[in-house]
Amino acid sequence: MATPDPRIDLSREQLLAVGSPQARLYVEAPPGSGKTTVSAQRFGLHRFARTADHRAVIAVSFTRSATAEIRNRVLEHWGPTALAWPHRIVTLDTLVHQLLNHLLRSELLQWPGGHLELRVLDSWQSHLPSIYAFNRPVLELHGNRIAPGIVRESRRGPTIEQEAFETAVSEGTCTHEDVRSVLAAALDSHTVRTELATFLTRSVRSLIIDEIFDANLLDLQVVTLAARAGLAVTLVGDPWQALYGFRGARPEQVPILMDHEGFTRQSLHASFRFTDEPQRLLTRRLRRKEPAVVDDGDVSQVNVVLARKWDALWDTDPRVLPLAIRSPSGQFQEAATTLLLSLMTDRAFGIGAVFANDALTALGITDSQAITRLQPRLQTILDSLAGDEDLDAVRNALNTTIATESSRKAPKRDRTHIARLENLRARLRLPDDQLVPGLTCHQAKGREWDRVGVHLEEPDREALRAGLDHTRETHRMLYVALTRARLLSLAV
Ligand SMILES: Nc1ncnc2c1ncn2[C@@H]1O[C@H](COP(=O)(O)OP(=O)(O)OP(=O)(O)O)[C@@H](O)[C@H]1O
Repeated sequence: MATPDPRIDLSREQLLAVGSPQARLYVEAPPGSGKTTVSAQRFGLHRFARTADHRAVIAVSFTRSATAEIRNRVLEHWGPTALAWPHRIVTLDTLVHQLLNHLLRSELLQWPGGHLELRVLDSWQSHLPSIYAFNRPVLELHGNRIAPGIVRESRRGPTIEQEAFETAVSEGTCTHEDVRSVLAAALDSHTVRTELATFLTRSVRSLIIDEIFDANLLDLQVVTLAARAGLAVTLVGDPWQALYGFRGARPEQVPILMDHEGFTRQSLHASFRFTDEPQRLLTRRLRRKEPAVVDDGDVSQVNVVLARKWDALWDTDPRVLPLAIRSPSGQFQEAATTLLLSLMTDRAFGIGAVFANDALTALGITDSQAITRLQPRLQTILDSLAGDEDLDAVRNALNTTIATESSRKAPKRDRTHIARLENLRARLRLPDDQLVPGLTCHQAKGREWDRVGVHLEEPDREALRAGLDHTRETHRMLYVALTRARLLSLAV
C-alpha cells in the first residue's frame, strides 16, 4: 500500500482481475503486485457499471489505515461521486456493526434497554477506568435477548468493572468486540441467517474484501452469507502475508471456503516493487520455499529496520529507534513513555510514535489543549533524560507532569519503566541523523521502502536456509519483512 500513482497503467493481468465477470472471484496477489490497486479499480468499475441496479458496492479491509488507503485510491482515480451513498469503503468491523443494527431494527434481537442504535467504542479504555481481574464482563445471547454476563479467564488481565459495563450497555454503548460476540452467537440461528441474507441481497450488489487472509471465523461467516445471498463477492489477498493469527485470523480456512463456495481464482504474478534483480531473485526463492541467504548489512545502510517484536528492536543496535514501546496494554507507565518517544520520533523522522493516540486514551487525555500544554514539559523531561539525571528522578518528573493533565494514577514502582527510560536515553545520546526507524512486521505490512534491514535471529536464519513454510506464521512474518524493500534486503 505505497503512495499510489493515479496515472499508472494497469498491466494485462491486473486488467483481467479488475474486469473479471466472475461473481465469485479470488485475486491472489503476491507482494507489490497491486492488491490495493486492483481492489480500488474493481470497486470503481462495479460502482460505475451501467446498470439500473442501485444497490451498494462495498469494499472492506480490516484496519482503518488499509481501508483509508483503498478509499484514497478510489477518490483519486474515480472522484468523490464514487462514494455517494450507499456505496462505501469501510472496515469489516463497521460492516459487522451494520448487520447487528439491522437485526436490532427488525426486532430479531433485543438490546438491553431496547436500544436500536449503538455507540460502538474501539475499546473500553477511553470510556471507563481499567481494573486487573480474572472476571471479564461480556454480552450473552438468551433466545433473542442480549444480556450482560461474566467469563472467568485463567489469568488476570485488564478489564472493567461489571457494574460500569452493565450501565454502559444499558445506555446502548459497547465495543466492537461485544458487537462481534453478539453477532457470532446470533448467526447460530437459521432465522437470523435468513434475515441477514435477505438484507444483503436487497441492499448490496458487490462486496470486495481486501486482505482476506486476515479474516477470522466470524468474518468468513459473513463472506459465506454474502456469497450465498447472490452478491458479487471479490476476495483479494496473499496467503503468504497472513499475520493476524493472534487476533483469531484463520488463513487456513480461506481456501476451504473458496473451494466450497466455488470461487474462481485469478492470480497476479508481476511485482512492481522490486527494482533490482537480486531482490527480485530473493523474493522468488522465498516464495518457492527454496533455501535463501540474506546478506549481512549495517543499520546505516537501510531506511528502516523490521523485527517480529518491539522488544527485539529495542534490544538491537541503539541506532534503531522503534516507533513504539510495545503493543498498547493501557498501562500508565508505558503510555507516559510513549508520549516521550513520540517527541523523539517526531524530531528524528517527522512522524509520531505508532500508538501515541492509544497512549493519550489510556491516560484519559482527550483535550487537545492539554496535549499542547504537555508538549514543552515533556520536552524538558527528554532534555534531562539526555543528560545525567538519575532515572528515578526522571520517572518521578514524568509521572508528576502527566498527573497534571490525567486523572489516572501512576503505579508506585516499576522496574520495566526504568529500563524503558534507559533505552530512550541510549537513543537520545546519538545524533538524530544516525537514527533509523524500527517497526514490527505487522506495522510494515502493506508498506515499502528502498532499503530494508531485517533483524534476524538464529531460528530465522535456519528457517531461511531450509526454505520458508507459508503455513507457519513466524515464517510468514519473515516473508513480509523481506518483501518490503525495492532494493536488496539486508540482515541487521
Ligand atoms: N500497473 C502498475 N504499473 C506501475 N506500478 C504499479 C502498477 N500497479 C501497482 N503499481 C505500484 O506498485 C506498488 C505496489 O502496489 P500495491 O501497494 O497496490 O501492491 P500490494 O499488492 O498491495 O503490495 P503488498 O502485498 O506488499 O501490500 C505501488 O507503488 C503501486 O503504485
